[in-house]
Amino acid sequence: MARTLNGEVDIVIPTIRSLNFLEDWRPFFEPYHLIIIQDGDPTKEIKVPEGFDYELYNRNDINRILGPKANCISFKDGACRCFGFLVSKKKFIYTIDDDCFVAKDPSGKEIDALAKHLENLTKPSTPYYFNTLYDPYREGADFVRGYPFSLRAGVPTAVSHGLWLNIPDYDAPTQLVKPLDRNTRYVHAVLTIPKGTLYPMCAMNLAFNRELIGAAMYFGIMGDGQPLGRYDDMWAGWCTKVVCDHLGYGVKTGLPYLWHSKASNPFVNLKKEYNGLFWQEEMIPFFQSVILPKKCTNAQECYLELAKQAKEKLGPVDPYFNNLADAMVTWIEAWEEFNAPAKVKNGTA
Ligand SMILES: O=c1ccn([C@@H]2O[C@H](COP(=O)(O)OP(=O)(O)O[C@H]3O[C@@H](CO)[C@H](O)[C@H]3O)[C@@H](O)[C@H]2O)c(=O)[nH]1
Ligand SMILES: [Mn+2]
Repeated sequence: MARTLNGEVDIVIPTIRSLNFLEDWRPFFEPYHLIIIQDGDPTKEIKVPEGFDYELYNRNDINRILGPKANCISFKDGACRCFGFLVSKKKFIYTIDDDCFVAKDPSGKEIDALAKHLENLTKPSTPYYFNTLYDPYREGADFVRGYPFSLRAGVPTAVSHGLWLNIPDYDAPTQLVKPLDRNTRYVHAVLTIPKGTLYPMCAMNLAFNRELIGAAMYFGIMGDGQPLGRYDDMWAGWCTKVVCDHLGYGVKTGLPYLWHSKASNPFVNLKKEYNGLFWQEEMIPFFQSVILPKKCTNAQECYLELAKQAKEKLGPVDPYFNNLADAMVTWIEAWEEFNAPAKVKNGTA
């Protein structure tokens, strides 16, 4: 499966560290194109291991390419990765952090995470009715008795959210009280997250169909100069889930696993997350009550409507949300610039 799709996939990596982790992924990633977003000091030279096909952007490149719209791309936060989603021309994106390595399944076999994501994304989802044997499209499984035949075709899958062995994706307070917690539990399952249910999306091991949902996969303004960090993937997860629910697309979570090796500093994380720990009590009810109008028929239209509603409902919580809503609009302007349909000249594109 993976080999046949390699012209349709970009791998996006945000980094403030080293790219040595790519050695571990070489057999799996070498056939693909990498888009690397170098965060922090743009004068620092980073080394991409030999043999990988890649493009690399630092902050100066982002400023030059986007001009005044560059202010919608975060600096000093993993949220900068969404610049890669913007400039990609591929159908599928896989994004991974630079401290993630190849995990092994319980039989000891190395997991080709990208291949599994592509399988998840190219098979339908079932958001309207839960299958108690989980993924009905998996070999050796099917829809159970009582599953309506009218729903067995499923819907297109827009997002595949993979998990992590070793260091779990905890918030800072949980990291502080459970510093030794390690995830050793391999659950052999892929689930469609039901329509109307939100989830905490983590960008460490995430794939999506850029054509279906890319415009809504915006990681917000976080980090440098902002009162919030580390809510980049949460925000994008809530936005994409409500847009998928509205447009009739599916979101899956579960397999594949990778190995997350490095716990980020919980004290530093607490500083970054602090406001978010309060604001999430307002943000989540907002997303739970969002209703997108019928006239919104694609991800861009839904996203602009979401920006409008976020300003109205979350602006009173803190002025930050007015700026975030403005940045969401700028993001869509940039998205439309980069993803304009090819101009037709004399009948040929
Ligand atoms: O200023 C920064 C900080 C980090 N990065 C790159 O982003 C990813 C994730 O960073 P890190 O491993 O430090 O963070 P975790 O706490 O382990 O990861 C979770 O936090 C999420 C929210 O930001 C993230 O998606 C989760 O996976 C690494 O590649 C860093 O190099 C950066 O570019 N700029
Ligand atoms: Mn990490």
